[in-house]
Amino acid sequence: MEFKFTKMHGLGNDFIVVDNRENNLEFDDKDKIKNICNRRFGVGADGILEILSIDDPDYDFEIIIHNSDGSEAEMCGNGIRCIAHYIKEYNLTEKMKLSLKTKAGKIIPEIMEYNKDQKSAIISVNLGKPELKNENLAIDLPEIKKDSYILNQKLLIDGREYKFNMVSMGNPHAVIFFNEDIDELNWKDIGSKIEKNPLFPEKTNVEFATKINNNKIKLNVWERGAGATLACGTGAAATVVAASLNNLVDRKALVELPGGNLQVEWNDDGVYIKGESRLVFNGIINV
Ligand SMILES: N[C@@H](CCC[C@H](N)C(=O)O)C(=O)O
Repeated sequence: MEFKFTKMHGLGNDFIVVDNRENNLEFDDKDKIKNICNRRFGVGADGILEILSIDDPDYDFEIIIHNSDGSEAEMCGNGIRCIAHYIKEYNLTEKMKLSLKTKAGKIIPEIMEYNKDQKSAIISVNLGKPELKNENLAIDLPEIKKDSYILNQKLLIDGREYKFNMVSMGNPHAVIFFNEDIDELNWKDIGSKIEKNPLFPEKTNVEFATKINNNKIKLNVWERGAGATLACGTGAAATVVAASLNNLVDRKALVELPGGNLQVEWNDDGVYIKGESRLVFNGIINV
């Protein structure tokens, strides 16, 4: 198949955005997705985002999210920021606040700033309310009731015990807090082992976080289906939720990721992330 795409990123978390409203391109072949996302043999990206039309007055568009390993994700915070920027850039609608259907439900991004010349935008996204249930966890701990928080559960990897906090932002996150410098940890190796641990039958994203102060967290993310990325929107949101429930930070905090900073605020409406998205280039690929 041959198709047009736009390469975009949110703090270095990069995506191939495809307007699939009319083309009916099929992204159901995992190997094809892996090849397109491969950084040497393909375009290179953490994932592919499809924009689809939807016949429902509640939504403007439907979004399908593919990880670079070919798996499908329910949600992607930075991806949604890129999608909102793309929709503005190519005038798919006049609206500055959008209603998008994802596998995780309705997501509402808002274009706060837009600079066509710089190919840049600041997008805020309400990711909805976090879920702190244990439905995705393959354990039945007597001390945890079905609807209770999954905070500070224990996991043993290579002889070291890790306390993780399970937070769903539509997709699963195991958030771990450290006192030491997270860059000094062998976090990519630990992350890939936790991602595939049988405790998480649907696999999980893994957050390595450390508190800088009451309003700032440093974060590295090992993403399910994509590996180490430069930023993760839902990961940053899940981390602020877990950190504030553990009384580490306030509900409004800056998350410092390898690719840049994301502002996160958890209020009664849901968890908001706000940061820059960039359009990098347009291309045509033949796969
Ligand atoms: N980078 C994303 C999350 C993408 C999906 C994730 N890998 C998963 O499988 O859940 C973000 O910005 O949220």
